[in-house]
Amino acid sequence: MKNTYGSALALTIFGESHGAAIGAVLDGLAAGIPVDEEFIAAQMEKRRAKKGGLSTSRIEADQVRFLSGVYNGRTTGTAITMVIENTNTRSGDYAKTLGLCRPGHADYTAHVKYGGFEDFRGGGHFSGRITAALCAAGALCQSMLRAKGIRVATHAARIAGVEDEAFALEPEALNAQLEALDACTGLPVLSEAAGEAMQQAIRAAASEGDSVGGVLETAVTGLPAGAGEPFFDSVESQLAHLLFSIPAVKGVEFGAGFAMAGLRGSQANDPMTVKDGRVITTTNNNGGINGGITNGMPLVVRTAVKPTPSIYKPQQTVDMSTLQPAELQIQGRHDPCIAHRAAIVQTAAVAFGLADLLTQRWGPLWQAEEEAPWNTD
Ligand SMILES: Cc1cc2nc3c(=O)[nH]c(=O)nc-3n(C[C@H](O)[C@H](O)[C@H](O)COP(=O)(O)O)c2cc1C
Ligand SMILES: C=C(O[C@@H]1CC(C(=O)O)=C[C@@H](OP(=O)(O)O)[C@H]1O)C(=O)O
Repeated sequence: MKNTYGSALALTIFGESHGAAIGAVLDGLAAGIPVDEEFIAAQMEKRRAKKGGLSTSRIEADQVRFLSGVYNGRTTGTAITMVIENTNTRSGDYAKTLGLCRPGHADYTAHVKYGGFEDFRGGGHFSGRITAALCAAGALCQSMLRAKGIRVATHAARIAGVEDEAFALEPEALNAQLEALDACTGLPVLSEAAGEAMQQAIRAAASEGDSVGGVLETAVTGLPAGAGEPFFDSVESQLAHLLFSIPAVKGVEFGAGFAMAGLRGSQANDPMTVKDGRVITTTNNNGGINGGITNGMPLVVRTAVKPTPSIYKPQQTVDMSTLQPAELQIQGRHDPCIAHRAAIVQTAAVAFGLADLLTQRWGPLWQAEEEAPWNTD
């Protein structure tokens, strides 16, 4: 029983894939923050399934309805409830394979934990569908951060072995890349050629009844130095907690991440210098974080997203009604790749996590103020 996360802010996620609706309750935002519904809708559109063979054929409108906490286009300071209806469910697909656990999905573990009372239709509460709610809440946080000069965006750094162009080290060039990703309505990549090759690889796997995975990389610019708490609420702890909550994320690394283990200190340390009166580093192997606290350099975090578990090749499983090995042939509608759809979910998770940390550090008033306190103190 744990569907709420956050310290200064609290985000609750609710709903099941085939229930009436899914949604989020976001609490702890100050009064008076502009709620840009157009921006939120644009972020929802990035995750939404579309025709074309790159996503599930369960097409939903994914329209966000605000039930509370917003009046005349601004936050009221009370809990914000956002609801997204489920309108295109096809539960019969799941009735056909009832009791047959999908390998790699949460069917078995949900059954063990909830003793058969879980809503198994469409993966229930374990469905990637629930990430639409996270997207809505994260988009609200993202627009709040943007108003303070903090930009967050994610690209598919790799899908099915195809690599995208790398993020730039130089902040201005990186900012331009983040802006391009924000405006991007197709596959979230920096290189068009890489995007084409990724699409081909996704379709090739799908045509064989299979799926592919990828690596998602997020960068954040404009973050002040000094956000993050020591030890348990370090920036890495907070963001890893949120990123591992996204279904199908199996790895998280910051900056040079696992590659740091193979470097010498002389290669891994980021040399420090001063530019325009500000301490900066000339490399960013630490991904903008030292001692769990932001150092003012761009924050860089990557996740490993596994290939979609529901594939159309016959698979070996267990029939929970007989407790005998059985063969599973999945019938429903599934994503041949999760990574490209989850990119905006990752942006949302990071935006919420940072909004929470900044509120812990500077109190809630920065959210609605014109001038951010970190620019004036
Ligand atoms: C945006 C998104 C879409 C997803 N689509 C599917 C899907 O179509 N079919 C599927 O089996 N899993 C899909 N998943 C992944 C499962 O929800 C996930 O693998 C499952 O809940 C088990 O969790 P775990 O992989 O973290 O262990 C999706 C995940 C996300 C984030
Ligand atoms: C509905 C979405 O994706 C779903 C994620 C999902 C899963 O197991 O995660 C399984 C499928 O659900 P269903 O069998 O009901 O079609 C996907 O379509 C969505 O992302 O909006």
